[in-house]
Amino acid sequence: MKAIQVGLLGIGTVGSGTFAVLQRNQEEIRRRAGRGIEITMVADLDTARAKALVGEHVQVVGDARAVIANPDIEVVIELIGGYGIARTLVLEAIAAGKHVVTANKALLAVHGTEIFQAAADKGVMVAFEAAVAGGIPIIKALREGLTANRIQWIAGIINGTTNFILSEMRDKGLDFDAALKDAQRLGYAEADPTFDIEGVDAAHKATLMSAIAFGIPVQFDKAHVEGITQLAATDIKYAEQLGYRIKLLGFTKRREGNELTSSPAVRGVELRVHPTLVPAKRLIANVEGAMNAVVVNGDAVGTTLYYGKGAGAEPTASAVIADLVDVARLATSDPQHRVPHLAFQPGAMRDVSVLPMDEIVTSYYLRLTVADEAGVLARVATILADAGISVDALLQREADEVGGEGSTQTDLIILTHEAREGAMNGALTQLQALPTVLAPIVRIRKEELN
Ligand SMILES: NC(=O)c1ccc[n+]([C@@H]2O[C@H](COP(=O)([O-])OP(=O)(O)OC[C@H]3O[C@@H](n4cnc5c(N)ncnc54)[C@H](O)[C@@H]3O)[C@@H](O)[C@H]2O)c1
Ligand SMILES: N[C@@H](CCO)C(=O)O
Ligand code: NA
Repeated sequence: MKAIQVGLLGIGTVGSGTFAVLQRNQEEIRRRAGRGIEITMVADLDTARAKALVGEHVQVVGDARAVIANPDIEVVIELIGGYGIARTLVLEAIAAGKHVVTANKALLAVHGTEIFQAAADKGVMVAFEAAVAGGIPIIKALREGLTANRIQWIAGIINGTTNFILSEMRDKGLDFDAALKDAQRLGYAEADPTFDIEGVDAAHKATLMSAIAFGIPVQFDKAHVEGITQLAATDIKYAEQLGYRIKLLGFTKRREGNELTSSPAVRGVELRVHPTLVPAKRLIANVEGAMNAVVVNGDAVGTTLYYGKGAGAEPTASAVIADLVDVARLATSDPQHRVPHLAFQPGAMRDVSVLPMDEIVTSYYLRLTVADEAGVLARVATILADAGISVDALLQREADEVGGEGSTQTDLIILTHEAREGAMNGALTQLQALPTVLAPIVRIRKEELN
């Protein structure tokens, strides 16, 4: 069978990794795919750099549309990134009848519904393994390996940059900015690194996993997004003393009524990214550096864990090329026989909404800086009890650890059992209003991940 011709849009970190791995392993890949896979045309704004990377046998152009217009190109790899020109080019490639492989989670989390619909109408594939957890085949696992299951929840360390920063800060005592610069130098960070540190990139990926796991449309606009910029070293330390690690988790969960919710009939999906306390004994709590890990809980299989490199040139290329092999194998197949883009047949998707944050149910870590005087603890306990929130553990750090000798402040660290976020918000407002609470209360959510 004739080699499949591929056009590459954007030869930066991931693009150059893809080109290199495809060249290096071409024979092995051909044996698997049943036909050769050749990048015959590359578009990049920096044509000189692109030419230096690919050599003289590959056509290099500055205009990506020239690739889409080439009738010999059957597959377009989009590795430009962002929601702007990438969206236009992907839609134009689909309209031209090309299959698309992309690592662009931002694009799919926001415009996935439009893009997958366009692809279905045209009978082409849009493959995106590289978009979630880079080289880890998590899309494959969710869409194919776990199809027997009702998936209950997914929790993932799905941003290498922030996990790298948290690890460097804890292990090497590096400051935030130095750790971020290293992550950028190593090619992990997004073009706009605020997407990493503010949790947006993880939310893009969690949105895609949520859609695939539950058969719902992508709903990035409803995701709760919190990054690591407000995280204090004090809380990392206290969490460790209580047997927990703090990780930036992407979390999504199916919810079908719960005695803690405001309505027993509540149905929906939780979709949230925030720093999270995870028991130190869980494998995922020990995922360090730029590594990613995703825990998936299915009703039949139980809890499963997927671990590996979620960023960087060749790990991400590994996923891009796996998609190319799928496309090469399936290009001539009846579109009805392919794995649906979001794992569920388009006509079988459910219009289930992402729940507002007030309705989520989780447990909490609270840190209150309080006046060191009689009765404070009792007042705090009463407010929590009145809100229906029960305390699981309590740690009090003496004044000398907080404010030095003679200090009149103390830190109260409280772990709660599960509560509805709306109830917790009400209790926090009351606690914050107490004259004996001397600083803004820190609240970090906690997941046991059983
Ligand atoms: N870097 C990673 O580890 C990683 C991992 C997973 C997914 N991703 C995703 O992969 C995509 C690419 O990321 P990257 O890190 O390789 O980015 P990058 O900035 O290194 O590369 C982008 C390339 O696109 C080129 N480009 C920009 N506009 C263009 C245009 N209009 N036409 C043609 N070329 C254009 C740039 O010149 C650059 O060479 C993004 O969607 C990113 O989110 C990256
Ligand atoms: N910026 C992303 C790249 C991989 O998607 C990360 O740090 O994980
Ligand atoms: Na992946």
